[in-house]
Formats: sequence, C-alpha cells, structure tokens
Amino acid sequence: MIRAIVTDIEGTTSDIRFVHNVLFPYARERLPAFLNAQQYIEPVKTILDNLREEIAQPEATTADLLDTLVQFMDEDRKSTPLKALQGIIWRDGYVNGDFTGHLYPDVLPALEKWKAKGIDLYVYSSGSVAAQKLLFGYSDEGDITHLFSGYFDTLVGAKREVQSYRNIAEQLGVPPGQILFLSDIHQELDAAAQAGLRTIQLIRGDHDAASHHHQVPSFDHIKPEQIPS
Ligand SMILES: CSCCC(=O)C(=O)COP(=O)(O)O
Ligand SMILES: [Mg+2]
Repeated sequence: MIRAIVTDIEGTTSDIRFVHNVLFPYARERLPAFLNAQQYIEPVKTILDNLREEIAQPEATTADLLDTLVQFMDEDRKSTPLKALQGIIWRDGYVNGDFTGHLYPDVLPALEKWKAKGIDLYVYSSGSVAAQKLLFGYSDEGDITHLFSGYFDTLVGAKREVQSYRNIAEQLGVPPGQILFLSDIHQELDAAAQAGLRTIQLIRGDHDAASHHHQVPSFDHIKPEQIPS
C-alpha cells in the first residue's frame, strides 16, 4: 500500500521550459544587483559564506562568487547556495505577478484525489524548499501548498544519490516500499529504487529508452492503489 507520494517538480509537475526559460533567466538577470545590495545582509551573507566553503575559497570576494554562480548557472549545477539565492530572487517575481508557477493540468486533480484517499504528499526538488513553496503557493491554480505535508531539497542530499531517498524515508517514518517517487529523470528514479522506494517516470516529452521504470505521460495514469505491496 502506498502511504506517501514524493514528487519532483521540473519535468514532473511543471514544464521544464518554465524553469529554464522563465525562472532561471529571471534570477540570472537580477543576481549581480541583488548580491551588490544584499551581500552583507542575512540570509545572503551566510549563503555566500556557504558558497565559499563549497568551493573551498574562504577568501573569495563577492565578485569572485558572482563569477562562480554564473558558471554554476551555465552548468545547471545543483549547488545549495545557488538554489537558495535563486529562491530569494524569485520571490519578487511571484509576489509582483511577473509569473505564476507552472502546473501541468493533470497535476492538481491527481494530488487532490490522492490526498483525499489519505496518501501524504511531499515534494523533492533541487530548488530550495523556499522556492518550492513559492512555486506551489503562487501556482497557475493558486495556492496549493495545503496539499503538501513536507518539502525536501538538496539539504537531504543530491537527487541521484541513494542515501537521499533513505534520508527522506527515515524523516517520513514510512517504510521505503510504501513511498512512491515521481520524476522525469531515470537516474533519480534509479537512486530512489535502490533505496527501496517505488518509482514511476513521467514522460512529458521525449521517450526515455534508457529507463527501466514504469512510464506514464501524465498524473492521470498513476493509480497508487494498484501498486502491489
Ligand atoms: C523549485 S522550482 C526550481 C527548480 C530548480 O531550481 C531546479 O534546479 C530543478 O531541479 P530539479 O531537481 O527539480 O530537477
Ligand atoms: Mg525533474
């Protein structure tokens, strides 16, 4: 019996183009002025110190760190300090109505149905927990954060690491075999499956021939009650 569902965001609940063509450029354009204004103010001061630690350059200037962050954005590096800074910058965009968090139309009805059946819902994304709450708090369908019982980001570990899913299961207090993880990336699903979680892959675009996971085109096709124990 599935007792908890953990969902990825990018490519799973939300279009990858929203993240890459709207969110990422919004943060990239504002990052230099943002760092200039906020570098000595919390929480940015601590986030920058965490970045210095991550790159093992304790003496790095803010200009050095900006270069590093630009390189990380070019590489789509899932660096925790970068993700924290992006999340803070995105807040203005959501609050000012510059954009809303994209949701595929099949997502909200399915989440509501699963929740009504007593399944607890969680999010796991490389985007910071603050950024996840913004996306679902200012979504195309309004504030849907009441549906989620918790959020996980890279502080629990990287998404392709088996230990991250063990950590999530431990924090949920649910046996791994009763947790269903939804993602579009088979390497993330491989790690989750190795930790004992059940997996389903969302194929929102191109077929993934290298995957061994059950594949569906949308949340409509997911029937947690039919997953055998
Ligand atoms: C919270 S939406 C932004 C997601 C994000 O920043 C990102 O890098 C996507 O990573 P994911 O692990 O969800 O593919
Ligand atoms: Mg994804």
